Amino acid sequence: MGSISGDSTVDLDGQDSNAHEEKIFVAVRLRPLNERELSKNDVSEWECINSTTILFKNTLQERTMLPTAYTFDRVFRSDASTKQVYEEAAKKIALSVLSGMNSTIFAYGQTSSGKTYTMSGITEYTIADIYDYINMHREREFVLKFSAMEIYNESVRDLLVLDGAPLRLLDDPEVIIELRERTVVDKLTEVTLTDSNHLHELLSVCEAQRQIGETTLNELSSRSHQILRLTVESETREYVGAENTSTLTASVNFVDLAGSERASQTLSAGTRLKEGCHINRSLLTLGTVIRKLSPAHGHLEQSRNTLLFASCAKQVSTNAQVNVVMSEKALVKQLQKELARLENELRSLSSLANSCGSSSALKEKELLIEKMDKEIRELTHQRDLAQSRVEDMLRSGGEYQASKSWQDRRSVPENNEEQFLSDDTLSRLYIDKYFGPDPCQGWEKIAQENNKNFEDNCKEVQCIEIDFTKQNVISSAPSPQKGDNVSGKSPCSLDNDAYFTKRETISSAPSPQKGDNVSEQSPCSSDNDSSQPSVNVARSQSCAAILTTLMKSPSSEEAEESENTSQDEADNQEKVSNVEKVASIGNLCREDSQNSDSSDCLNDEDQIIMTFGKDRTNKQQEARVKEHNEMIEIKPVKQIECNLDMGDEKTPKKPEETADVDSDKTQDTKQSASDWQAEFERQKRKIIELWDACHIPLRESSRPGKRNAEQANAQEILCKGKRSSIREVGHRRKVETEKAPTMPSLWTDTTNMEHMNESASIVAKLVGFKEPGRPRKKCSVSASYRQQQVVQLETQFATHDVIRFLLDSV
Ligand SMILES: Nc1ncnc2c1ncn2[C@@H]1O[C@H](COP(=O)(O)OP(=O)(O)OP(=O)(O)O)[C@@H](O)[C@H]1O
Repeated sequence: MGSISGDSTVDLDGQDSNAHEEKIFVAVRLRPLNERELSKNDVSEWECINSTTILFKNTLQERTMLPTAYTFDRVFRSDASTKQVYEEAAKKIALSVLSGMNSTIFAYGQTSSGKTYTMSGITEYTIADIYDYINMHREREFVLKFSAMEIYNESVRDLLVLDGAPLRLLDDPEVIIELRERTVVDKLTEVTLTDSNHLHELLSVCEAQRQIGETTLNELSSRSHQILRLTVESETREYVGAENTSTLTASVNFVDLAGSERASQTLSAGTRLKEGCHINRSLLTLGTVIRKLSPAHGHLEQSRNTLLFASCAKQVSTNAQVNVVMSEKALVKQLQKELARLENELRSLSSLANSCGSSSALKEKELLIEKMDKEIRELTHQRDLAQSRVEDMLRSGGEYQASKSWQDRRSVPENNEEQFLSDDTLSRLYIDKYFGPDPCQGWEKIAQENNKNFEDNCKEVQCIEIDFTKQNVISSAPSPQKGDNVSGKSPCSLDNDAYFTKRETISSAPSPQKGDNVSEQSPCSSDNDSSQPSVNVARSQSCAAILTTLMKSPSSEEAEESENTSQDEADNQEKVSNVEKVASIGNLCREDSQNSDSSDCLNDEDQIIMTFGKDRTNKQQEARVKEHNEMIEIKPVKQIECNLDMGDEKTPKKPEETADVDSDKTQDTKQSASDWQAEFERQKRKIIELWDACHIPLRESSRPGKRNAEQANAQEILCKGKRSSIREVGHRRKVETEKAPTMPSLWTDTTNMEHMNESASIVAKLVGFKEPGRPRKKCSVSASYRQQQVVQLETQFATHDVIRFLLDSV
């Protein structure tokens, strides 16, 4: 017989504070020989030599290797009563149920060894003792429940139900938790006992219900394993219904195993044999379990097997705990506490998971940030590169735009250039369109480009017609047509001597149409119109007419054909000589230099046409024009020079009168040569004044006008550039020569020609201008520096031209 239980105290938390490991209590009881055995003169081979040891007598002198003495927790001789067995081996364990500890008392042994006999006695004593305990502990309220089942042929049956169907074994975790049992027999009847008698009645039912069969060894052999369960619930009566009260709940199981048997011994067959098989199989399994749980053999052999089983069971350790069943309120509280604990664990797990997740996310973000940083660096690099390109483009674009803007205004197709030179209307439109209403700007631009070819230009007969105007009359005033001038209305076209002596008055008043201009409008009248407040500057109509007309002049062609080469060369030399002379002394060819009216006209500031240069013959003039045209073809605009025609526009002459007039003019020109110098000086002063009046930046004076902000700004920049350039040049010269005089004031008095000439000379020297009739002086500064300064100064076209003009006139 074995029992499993434990002693402990109980706390409300359901935790057995005194739970401890213990072994299965194993006791051995010897049954006395029954009548049948006594009849056969069987003898007992076992002898309890003390309360714990049983000895194999081995009267048969069997040679066996099995041990001869067994020691258990308790051994009972055959004369020991069931009461003694109960008291000494089972009571303590059985009554542990009262203290809330589960316990099981089971009997293991061969058939007819007295298991049922003993277990029945122990159950009765236990019940009795329990009720005695209940009766002794009135302070507590006890509830006893009883259930009974058997395992017959591997089927579970409810012994409290008549002819009940086999029951199922449940291992549902929820049910297990709810019932606090490891294995639940489904629908097993559990009867709450009212008293001990009630239990006894039930025990009677169970005995009646149990499968009992007759065998050769036992008339009332139990053919099943019987399990009687008595559950005891108890709580202190005083706290019944209270929140924190608890209930002790425990069960004590009384297991009467079917006895192992040998079929040869029991001579069983049929059902008994089958039952025996199931019994042996189950017991074998139990034995295996015991052996597994422990580190641990007819009649003799079976007894040995039982002892061996017991020995093994003896070594099985158990850990009994008190089962505490709390009240609902206490259970709720405990469950709440448990829930809080689980929630904390869940939060911990969530936090850990989040931590892991956060770590992963952080890593991803770091990678993303790193990638973005790389992209930013690349984009920054690209941006800087693009910015640099944009700046370069802007710089070049600004230059391009400036030049393009200027070119757009300035550039005219070459054929247009010819038209410009030959078509007065186009020329005016050209000036108006490309030079703008501000004559300074247009003139400055022309001069700027002209400066680039300054040296060459000095040798060329250049023509520019300047129309100073404040009212932009030119642009609006219809101009004589090209054909009119070519056809003979231009005095220049017919004037062999005064190649550039054609002076044509351009009035701000509506100009007559071709023919009219020549035949009806008197330049003098226009020139004398002092009411005209404007000073018009425009490309010379006459000059353009001359250039184009001469190329097509039949007279010139005939003259060219009639001259031989030598004569041409001579004429050319003479031409060059004349040009140089003109360039050097600034002779003014004036169509009507002898005409006092023209002088009067020259005094008029309204319109002035200036002409430099002089040819004396048609051939020379023609060659000159040809040369000039070639020059213009190459540098059509750049070579435009100031051609100041001081003469008045006479009333247009008829073609037939032209030859005579030309002849007279030539003679007159020769005769008035002596007066040129004086006239030139006067005109020069006038021009200077006009420049100054037109705010051509001879000096830093302001002139009210209609310049827009852009023009004013440009003008200011140019003036600053001029000052800085002059200062820079002066400074460099001073540094390099250490002998440079103090820079005098320049361009401060436009009425003082001596001062103006001096200013021009100084600036010319500074920038290395070629003086008339001399090769360009070599500067003491480096070529690059000089070039730089020249370029800077040359951008100051107005000053540039003044210098050139003055130098040319010196
Ligand atoms: N200690 C004992 N003193 C007097 N008689 C006993 C004792 N033990 C058993 N007996 C008697 O022995 C016979 C068999 O007993 P029991 O039925 O209890 O054996 P068993 O182990 O349960 O057998 P089975 O396994 O076949 O059910 C019964 O008649 C019983 O009265």
